[in-house]
Amino acid sequence: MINKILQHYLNVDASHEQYRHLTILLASILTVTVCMIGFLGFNINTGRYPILIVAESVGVILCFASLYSLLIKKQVKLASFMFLFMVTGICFLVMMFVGNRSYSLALSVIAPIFSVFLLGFRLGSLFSLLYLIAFSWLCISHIGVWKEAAFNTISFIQMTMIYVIVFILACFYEFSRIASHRLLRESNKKLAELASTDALTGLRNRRYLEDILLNESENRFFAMVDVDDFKKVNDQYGHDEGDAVLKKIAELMSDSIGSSGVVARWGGEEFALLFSGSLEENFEDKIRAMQARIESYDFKLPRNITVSVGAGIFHPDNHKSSLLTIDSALYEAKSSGKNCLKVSYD
Ligand SMILES: Nc1nc2c(ncn2[C@@H]2O[C@H](COP(=O)(O)OP(=O)(O)OP(=O)(O)O)[C@@H](O)[C@H]2O)c(=O)[nH]1
Repeated sequence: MINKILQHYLNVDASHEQYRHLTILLASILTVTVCMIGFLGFNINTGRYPILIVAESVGVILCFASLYSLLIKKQVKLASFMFLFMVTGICFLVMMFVGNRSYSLALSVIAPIFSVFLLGFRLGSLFSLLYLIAFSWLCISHIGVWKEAAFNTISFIQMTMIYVIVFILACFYEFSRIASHRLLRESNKKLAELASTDALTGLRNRRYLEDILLNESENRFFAMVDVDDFKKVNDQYGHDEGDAVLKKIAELMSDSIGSSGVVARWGGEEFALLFSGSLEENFEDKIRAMQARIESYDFKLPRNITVSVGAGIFHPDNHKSSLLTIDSALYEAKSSGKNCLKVSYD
């Protein structure tokens, strides 16, 4: 219900940064409003403390005023302050006029919990400290004046009410803590996904592939793919067209390689393929099929798009020199007319 009210009036859902504060505030106002109406009814019925009838009437009005400033005026701070002053103020008045009869002094425990929850750590602690000073003054000035407290039905109702309020706040705190953790986990997952994905092509990026290579323990077949004369595509048909070509090439490469390995964008118009199977497999045929697929694809441009590929074995214990060897194979493919595959088995 709290979620629905927040969504309806404040357009706030679980991902909002103030969600936790708002749920606690709204739940507290609603709970205290019901308690306050109950106490007002009780005091009107018994007629014992006319001053409390006035204070609780003011309290009920302030509860509605807090609700109004929160949901209609959308003034969260004002609602928090108004509500906190009202709750702790009424509790203080009750302690003042009822004294230690009916275990009323236990109402003081509400102050630190509400103040820290509603005003935050710093302001809440300050408010709580001032409240403690006022409470201490009240108690010390009545030592020897207040008589012993009898435990009766009213005491029991009062203690139960305090217990329920503290319990509800503790539950809200725990629920919202779990919700915040869930949101944090989800956003960390999204961030990790973004950090390892190339924004243009949607392929894995170089960082992702480098991580795999660094943790690799076996020799793997690795290939570097470079789009031929890509600068001309950009120069002749524009950068947007160039981007579209890169995206399509990424798609064709992923389709061709499938589950045989990882396709990543290495940077610019360069891609990389890390094959996962054993070195006995015929990866060269797979790469040639991929090249043929790209060459025959209709990019709707007046020129053909082709890719050159340099490939070789990636040795995990010789990381840098493996990549240099594969890069040299790519260079050889480029210098021997492009649109071909050169493999170095060094
Ligand atoms: N549209 C587009 N162009 C890019 C992107 N990244 C790099 N480029 C361009 O890719 C081109 C690469 O040019 P070169 O390194 O000269 O290579 P090339 O023209 O493909 O020539 P060869 O490699 O010898 O075949 C440059 O014009 C870059 O601006 C990108 O994300 N989008």
